[in-house]
Amino acid sequence: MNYQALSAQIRQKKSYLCVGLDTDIQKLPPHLANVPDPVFEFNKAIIDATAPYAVAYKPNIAFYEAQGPRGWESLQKTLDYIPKDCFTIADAKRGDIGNTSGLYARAFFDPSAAGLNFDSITVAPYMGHDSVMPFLAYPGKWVILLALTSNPGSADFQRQLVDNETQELFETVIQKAQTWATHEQLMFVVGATQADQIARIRELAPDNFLLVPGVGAQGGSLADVSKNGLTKDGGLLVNASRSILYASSGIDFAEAAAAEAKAIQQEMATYLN
Ligand SMILES: O=c1ccn([C@@H]2O[C@H](COP(=O)(O)O)[C@@H](O)[C@H]2O)c(=O)[nH]1
Repeated sequence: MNYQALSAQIRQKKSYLCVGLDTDIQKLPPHLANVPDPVFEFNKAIIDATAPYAVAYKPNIAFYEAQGPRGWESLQKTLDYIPKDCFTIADAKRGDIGNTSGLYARAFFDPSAAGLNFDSITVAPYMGHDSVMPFLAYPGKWVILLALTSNPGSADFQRQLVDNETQELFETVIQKAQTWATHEQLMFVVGATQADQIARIRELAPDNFLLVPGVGAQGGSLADVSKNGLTKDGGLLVNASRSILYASSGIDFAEAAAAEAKAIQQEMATYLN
Protein backbone atom coordinates (compact mmCIF):
# COMPACT_ATOMS: atom_id res chain seq x y z
CA MET A 1 0.00 0.00 0.00
CA ASN A 2 1.45 3.38 -0.98
CA TYR A 3 1.44 6.72 0.85
CA GLN A 4 -1.61 8.09 -0.96
CA ALA A 5 -3.68 4.92 -0.39
CA LEU A 6 -2.78 4.84 3.31
CA SER A 7 -3.69 8.48 3.69
CA ALA A 8 -7.01 7.87 1.87
CA GLN A 9 -7.82 4.95 4.23
CA ILE A 10 -7.22 7.20 7.23
CA ARG A 11 -9.59 9.82 5.80
CA GLN A 12 -12.21 7.26 4.88
CA LYS A 13 -12.23 5.30 8.16
CA LYS A 14 -11.54 8.41 10.28
CA SER A 15 -8.96 6.30 12.01
CA TYR A 16 -5.21 5.91 12.32
CA LEU A 17 -5.49 2.85 14.56
CA CYS A 18 -3.06 -0.02 14.09
CA VAL A 19 -4.10 -3.18 15.90
CA GLY A 20 -1.07 -5.03 17.25
CA LEU A 21 -1.40 -8.80 16.85
CA ASP A 22 0.84 -9.76 19.80
CA THR A 23 -0.99 -13.02 20.15
CA ASP A 24 0.27 -14.81 23.23
CA ILE A 25 -0.68 -18.49 23.28
CA GLN A 26 -0.72 -18.34 27.11
CA LYS A 27 -3.39 -15.64 27.10
CA LEU A 28 -5.94 -17.09 24.71
CA PRO A 29 -9.49 -17.63 25.97
CA PRO A 30 -9.87 -21.22 27.26
CA HIS A 31 -12.62 -22.10 24.76
CA LEU A 32 -10.04 -21.84 21.90
CA ALA A 33 -7.65 -24.37 23.45
CA ASN A 34 -8.86 -27.33 21.40
CA VAL A 35 -9.23 -25.85 17.92
CA PRO A 36 -6.52 -26.88 15.38
CA ASP A 37 -4.84 -23.41 15.17
CA PRO A 38 -5.85 -21.37 18.26
CA VAL A 39 -3.60 -18.41 17.36
CA PHE A 40 -5.14 -18.03 13.91
CA GLU A 41 -8.71 -18.52 15.21
CA PHE A 42 -8.10 -15.80 17.79
CA ASN A 43 -6.54 -13.44 15.22
CA LYS A 44 -9.34 -14.08 12.73
CA ALA A 45 -11.96 -13.11 15.31
CA ILE A 46 -9.94 -10.04 16.37
CA ILE A 47 -9.52 -8.93 12.74
CA ASP A 48 -13.24 -9.42 11.97
CA ALA A 49 -14.15 -7.44 15.10
CA THR A 50 -11.73 -4.55 14.65
CA ALA A 51 -11.49 -4.09 10.86
CA PRO A 52 -14.17 -1.35 10.75
CA TYR A 53 -12.05 0.75 13.13
CA ALA A 54 -8.46 -0.01 12.05
CA VAL A 55 -6.30 0.98 9.07
CA ALA A 56 -3.33 -1.25 9.91
CA TYR A 57 -2.39 -4.52 11.59
CA LYS A 58 0.99 -5.23 13.16
CA PRO A 59 1.80 -8.84 14.01
CA ASN A 60 4.78 -8.83 16.36
CA ILE A 61 6.93 -11.59 14.85
CA ALA A 62 8.35 -12.71 18.23
CA PHE A 63 4.96 -14.09 19.26
CA TYR A 64 4.89 -16.31 16.16
CA GLU A 65 8.51 -17.42 15.84
CA ALA A 66 8.49 -18.50 19.50
CA GLN A 67 5.95 -21.17 18.44
CA GLY A 68 8.26 -22.69 15.80
CA PRO A 69 6.87 -23.91 12.46
CA ARG A 70 3.24 -23.77 13.60
CA GLY A 71 3.77 -20.14 14.62
CA TRP A 72 5.00 -19.26 11.12
CA GLU A 73 1.94 -21.04 9.72
CA SER A 74 -0.38 -19.03 11.99
CA LEU A 75 1.42 -15.85 10.87
CA GLN A 76 1.03 -16.70 7.19
CA LYS A 77 -2.69 -17.45 7.58
CA THR A 78 -3.18 -14.27 9.62
CA LEU A 79 -1.42 -12.11 7.04
CA ASP A 80 -3.52 -13.62 4.25
CA TYR A 81 -6.70 -12.93 6.26
CA ILE A 82 -6.03 -9.22 6.88
CA PRO A 83 -8.32 -7.19 4.58
CA LYS A 84 -6.49 -5.85 1.53
CA ASP A 85 -7.44 -2.25 2.35
CA CYS A 86 -5.41 -2.43 5.60
CA PHE A 87 -1.69 -1.69 5.86
CA THR A 88 0.42 -4.56 7.21
CA ILE A 89 3.51 -4.26 9.41
CA ALA A 90 5.93 -7.07 10.24
CA ASP A 91 7.18 -5.92 13.63
CA ALA A 92 10.42 -7.87 13.34
CA LYS A 93 13.01 -5.19 14.28
CA ARG A 94 15.55 -6.63 11.84
CA GLY A 95 18.83 -5.22 10.44
CA ASP A 96 22.25 -6.79 9.80
CA ILE A 97 25.14 -6.61 7.33
CA GLY A 98 23.90 -6.09 3.79
CA ASN A 99 23.63 -9.64 2.47
CA THR A 100 21.86 -10.80 5.63
CA SER A 101 19.45 -7.85 5.59
CA GLY A 102 18.74 -8.80 2.00
CA LEU A 103 17.51 -12.20 3.14
CA TYR A 104 15.40 -10.68 5.92
CA ALA A 105 13.83 -8.41 3.31
CA ARG A 106 13.16 -11.36 1.03
CA ALA A 107 11.58 -13.34 3.85
CA PHE A 108 9.03 -10.63 4.65
CA PHE A 109 8.52 -8.93 1.25
CA ASP A 110 8.86 -11.58 -1.46
CA PRO A 111 5.90 -13.98 -1.41
CA SER A 112 7.77 -16.45 -3.63
CA ALA A 113 10.37 -16.92 -0.84
CA ALA A 114 8.71 -17.60 2.53
CA GLY A 115 5.15 -16.88 1.38
CA LEU A 116 4.92 -13.56 3.27
CA ASN A 117 4.01 -10.29 1.54
CA PHE A 118 3.99 -7.56 4.20
CA ASP A 119 3.71 -3.88 3.25
CA SER A 120 6.40 -2.91 5.75
CA ILE A 121 8.91 -4.08 8.32
CA THR A 122 10.37 -2.49 11.45
CA VAL A 123 14.16 -2.14 11.22
CA ALA A 124 16.79 -1.21 13.82
CA PRO A 125 19.06 1.61 12.53
CA TYR A 126 22.08 0.80 14.69
CA MET A 127 24.13 -0.90 11.93
CA GLY A 128 23.73 2.02 9.53
CA HIS A 129 22.82 2.61 5.90
CA ASP A 130 24.04 -0.67 4.38
CA SER A 131 21.91 -2.62 6.86
CA VAL A 132 18.78 -0.68 5.86
CA MET A 133 19.16 -0.26 2.08
CA PRO A 134 18.33 -3.92 1.19
CA PHE A 135 14.83 -3.43 2.63
CA LEU A 136 14.40 -0.27 0.53
CA ALA A 137 15.29 -2.16 -2.65
CA TYR A 138 11.71 -3.50 -2.80
CA PRO A 139 9.59 -0.93 -4.66
CA GLY A 140 6.33 -0.22 -2.88
CA LYS A 141 7.55 -1.66 0.45
CA TRP A 142 8.25 0.40 3.54
CA VAL A 143 10.96 0.54 6.19
CA ILE A 144 9.80 1.63 9.64
CA LEU A 145 12.96 2.66 11.43
CA LEU A 146 13.24 2.61 15.23
CA ALA A 147 13.88 6.23 16.23
CA LEU A 148 12.69 6.96 19.78
CA THR A 149 11.20 3.85 21.31
CA SER A 150 8.60 3.64 24.07
CA ASN A 151 10.63 1.70 26.65
CA PRO A 152 12.61 3.17 29.59
CA GLY A 153 15.87 1.88 28.07
CA SER A 154 15.42 4.22 25.11
CA ALA A 155 17.32 6.77 27.23
CA ASP A 156 20.47 4.59 27.26
CA PHE A 157 21.44 5.33 23.65
CA GLN A 158 18.68 7.15 21.77
CA ARG A 159 18.70 10.20 24.09
CA GLN A 160 22.49 10.54 24.26
CA LEU A 161 24.00 13.75 22.89
CA VAL A 162 25.98 13.21 19.67
CA ASP A 163 27.35 15.31 16.81
CA ASN A 164 29.52 17.47 19.08
CA GLU A 165 26.76 17.39 21.69
CA THR A 166 24.41 19.38 19.45
CA GLN A 167 21.59 16.85 19.30
CA GLU A 168 20.37 13.48 20.53
CA LEU A 169 21.07 10.23 18.69
CA PHE A 170 17.42 9.71 17.69
CA GLU A 171 17.47 13.13 15.97
CA THR A 172 20.52 12.11 13.95
CA VAL A 173 18.79 8.83 12.99
CA ILE A 174 15.74 10.74 11.74
CA GLN A 175 17.81 13.26 9.76
CA LYS A 176 20.27 10.81 8.24
CA ALA A 177 17.68 8.20 7.26
CA GLN A 178 15.84 10.78 5.19
CA THR A 179 18.86 10.85 2.86
CA TRP A 180 18.24 7.13 2.18
CA ALA A 181 14.55 7.19 1.23
CA THR A 182 11.62 9.54 0.76
CA HIS A 183 8.61 9.81 3.05
CA GLU A 184 6.83 7.50 0.59
CA GLN A 185 8.96 4.55 1.75
CA LEU A 186 10.18 5.50 5.22
CA MET A 187 8.39 5.78 8.56
CA PHE A 188 9.78 6.16 12.07
CA VAL A 189 8.84 4.40 15.31
CA VAL A 190 8.22 6.89 18.10
CA GLY A 191 6.80 5.72 21.43
CA ALA A 192 3.58 7.28 22.71
CA THR A 193 5.37 7.53 26.03
CA GLN A 194 7.66 10.09 24.32
CA ALA A 195 4.85 12.48 23.34
CA ASP A 196 6.84 15.50 24.57
CA GLN A 197 9.33 14.88 21.73
CA ILE A 198 6.79 14.56 18.92
CA ALA A 199 6.70 18.28 18.06
CA ARG A 200 10.50 18.20 17.62
CA ILE A 201 10.24 15.00 15.54
CA ARG A 202 7.67 16.70 13.30
CA GLU A 203 10.15 19.55 12.71
CA LEU A 204 12.74 16.98 11.60
CA ALA A 205 10.36 14.77 9.63
CA PRO A 206 7.36 16.84 8.57
CA ASP A 207 6.00 14.38 6.01
CA ASN A 208 6.98 10.92 7.28
CA PHE A 209 4.42 8.66 8.88
CA LEU A 210 5.18 7.84 12.51
CA LEU A 211 4.30 4.42 13.91
CA VAL A 212 3.44 5.12 17.54
CA PRO A 213 3.19 2.17 19.95
CA GLY A 214 2.63 2.71 23.66
CA VAL A 215 -0.98 3.80 24.16
CA GLY A 216 -3.13 1.45 26.25
CA ALA A 217 -1.02 -0.97 28.28
CA GLN A 218 2.06 1.33 28.34
CA GLY A 219 0.04 4.39 29.35
CA GLY A 220 0.88 6.84 26.53
CA SER A 221 -1.63 9.58 25.72
CA LEU A 222 -3.45 9.45 22.38
CA ALA A 223 -4.42 13.10 22.80
CA ASP A 224 -0.83 14.28 23.25
CA VAL A 225 0.49 12.17 20.36
CA SER A 226 -2.29 13.37 18.04
CA LYS A 227 -1.95 17.05 18.94
CA ASN A 228 1.65 17.23 17.75
CA GLY A 229 1.90 14.29 15.35
CA LEU A 230 -1.02 14.54 12.91
CA THR A 231 -0.35 16.00 9.46
CA LYS A 232 -2.61 16.94 6.56
CA ASP A 233 -2.17 13.37 5.24
CA GLY A 234 -2.70 11.70 8.60
CA GLY A 235 0.94 10.99 9.29
CA LEU A 236 0.32 8.70 12.26
CA LEU A 237 -0.35 5.02 12.86
CA VAL A 238 -1.03 4.59 16.56
CA ASN A 239 -0.70 0.99 17.72
CA ALA A 240 -2.53 -0.73 20.55
CA SER A 241 -1.95 -4.43 21.19
CA ARG A 242 -2.72 -5.84 24.65
CA SER A 243 -5.44 -3.33 25.52
CA ILE A 244 -7.45 -4.53 22.50
CA LEU A 245 -6.49 -8.22 22.28
CA TYR A 246 -7.06 -8.97 25.94
CA ALA A 247 -9.89 -6.53 26.71
CA SER A 248 -11.72 -9.67 27.86
CA SER A 249 -10.29 -13.11 28.57
CA GLY A 250 -13.65 -14.82 28.10
CA ILE A 251 -15.89 -16.02 25.31
CA ASP A 252 -16.78 -12.37 24.54
CA PHE A 253 -13.13 -11.42 23.73
CA ALA A 254 -13.91 -10.28 20.19
CA GLU A 255 -16.82 -8.06 21.24
CA ALA A 256 -14.64 -6.53 23.95
CA ALA A 257 -11.84 -5.95 21.42
CA ALA A 258 -14.30 -4.28 19.04
CA ALA A 259 -15.54 -1.98 21.81
CA GLU A 260 -11.97 -0.98 22.71
CA ALA A 261 -11.00 -0.39 19.06
CA LYS A 262 -14.17 1.61 18.46
CA ALA A 263 -13.50 3.84 21.47
CA ILE A 264 -9.99 4.60 20.17
CA GLN A 265 -11.30 5.24 16.62
CA GLN A 266 -13.99 7.59 17.91
CA GLU A 267 -11.41 9.59 19.83
CA MET A 268 -9.20 9.65 16.69
CA ALA A 269 -12.12 10.95 14.60
CA THR A 270 -12.35 13.99 16.87
CA TYR A 271 -8.65 14.79 16.33
CA LEU A 272 -8.94 14.34 12.54
CA ASN A 273 -11.76 16.89 12.33
O1 LIG B 1 9.16 1.45 20.86
C1 LIG B 1 8.47 0.45 20.69
C2 LIG B 1 8.56 -0.32 19.55
C3 LIG B 1 7.72 -1.37 19.41
N1 LIG B 1 6.81 -1.69 20.35
C4 LIG B 1 5.90 -2.83 20.09
O2 LIG B 1 4.56 -2.33 20.00
C5 LIG B 1 3.66 -3.21 20.67
C6 LIG B 1 3.04 -2.51 21.87
O3 LIG B 1 2.18 -3.38 22.55
P1 LIG B 1 1.16 -2.90 23.73
O4 LIG B 1 0.59 -4.17 24.23
O5 LIG B 1 0.14 -2.00 23.10
O6 LIG B 1 1.98 -2.19 24.75
C7 LIG B 1 4.49 -4.44 21.03
O7 LIG B 1 4.44 -5.33 19.92
C8 LIG B 1 5.90 -3.91 21.15
O8 LIG B 1 6.88 -4.88 20.88
C9 LIG B 1 6.71 -0.93 21.47
O9 LIG B 1 5.89 -1.17 22.37
N2 LIG B 1 7.56 0.13 21.60
